[in-house]
Amino acid sequence: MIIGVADTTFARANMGAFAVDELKKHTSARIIRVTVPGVKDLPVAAKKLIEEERCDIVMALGMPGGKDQDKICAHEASQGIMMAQLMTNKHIIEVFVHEDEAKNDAELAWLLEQRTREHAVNVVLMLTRPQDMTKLAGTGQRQGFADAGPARR
Ligand SMILES: Cc1nc2c(=O)[nH]c(=O)nc-2n(C[C@H](O)[C@H](O)[C@H](O)CO)c1C
Repeated sequence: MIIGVADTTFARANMGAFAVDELKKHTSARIIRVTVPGVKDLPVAAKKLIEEERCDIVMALGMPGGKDQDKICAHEASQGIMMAQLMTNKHIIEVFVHEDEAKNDAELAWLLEQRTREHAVNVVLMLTRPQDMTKLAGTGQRQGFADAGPARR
């Protein structure tokens, strides 16, 4: 099994390093990492990891900024990532932390790391223990901030 990790230089924390560190805690799968400038470069980076490096699943890590043009970029990048998934029939787990989700730099740094690490665990479950992922169905999981939990009657 091979896991791809694609991250960006635009992000304000080393998301790729967090992902690789967390993946290694949970799996002995081979990990291939690439870094691109920004989120719009992630779709082809992920597609190349799948098609040229034979990755079974890819984490696409990015941080859209807070400006309007950044949000447009993020939407375009998401569409590209979805297209790459459909073209390759492989999951590309999009891990985006919007800069304006956090109230200050300290919270942003924490969120960039926490969301990346929690999605790395999801990736390992999806790849190696999908039945354990199913056990979490409908439990209101969130990555980074607190889980929402199941809705109550
Ligand atoms: C406006 C803009 N905003 C972001 C962003 O919020 N987050 C990000 O990761 N990258 C951004 N970029 C850069 C593009 O994603 C891309 O790297 C360049 O257009 C080069 O292809 C751009 C150009």
